Amino acid sequence: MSQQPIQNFYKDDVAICYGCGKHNADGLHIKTFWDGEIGRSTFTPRPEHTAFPGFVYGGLIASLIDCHSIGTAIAAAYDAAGRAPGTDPEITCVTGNLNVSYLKPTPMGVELVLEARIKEMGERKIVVTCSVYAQDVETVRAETVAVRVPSRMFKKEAD
Ligand SMILES: CCCCCCCCCC(=O)SCCNC(=O)CCNC(=O)[C@H](O)C(C)(C)COP(=O)(O)OP(=O)(O)OC[C@H]1O[C@@H](n2cnc3c(N)ncnc32)[C@H](O)[C@@H]1OP(=O)(O)O
Repeated sequence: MSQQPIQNFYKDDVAICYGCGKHNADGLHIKTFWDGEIGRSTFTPRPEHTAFPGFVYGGLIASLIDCHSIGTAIAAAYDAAGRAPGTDPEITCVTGNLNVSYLKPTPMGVELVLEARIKEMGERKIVVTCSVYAQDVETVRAETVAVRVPSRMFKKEAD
């Protein structure tokens, strides 16, 4: 298991994503730990993340899956290239498609565990599956298409 989340290696000038940017003070600060096979993340929803009494808002869960799956894709792509995360040339991805199945209501008040795996590693397209567990019960399952893009896409001056 990597000691540092992949998000620590995102360049400072672009690390402002609401979901996973370390420089977004109001963000969720989602962290992805990649062990070469599985990307793992944990998150404990706060009271404002409620959908209906006692259960987590699905949009929040989609956000967790989104950034964790993109983080898993980026970490796995560095691995596939035989390079350490954060080395140049930088590997960056955006979400092309996010498909979420809510299998059961997800309870508030417990830590959620996310496990993501690479289903397909292409030159540009990386397909990631992700399950969300609450107290060992899988409540949500998703598939994300991450698309590799040039890192200049994240910088305003590239417009
Ligand atoms: C280091 C910093 C990292 C920060 C991480 C932040 C994570 C945040 C996660 C997000 O929320 S990102 C924000 C939400 N996403 C976007 O705003 C993306 C908007 N869409 C686009 O910019 C373009 O449509 C996109 C880059 C996704 C694709 O455009 P391209 O013209 O580059 O794609 P192209 O047609 O060349 O297709 C490349 C591959 O991706 C596949 N693909 C492209 N768009 C797809 C799509 N929408 N759904 C499924 N697959 C898609 C396509 O089939 C193809 O697969 P193959 O290589 O296998 O042939």
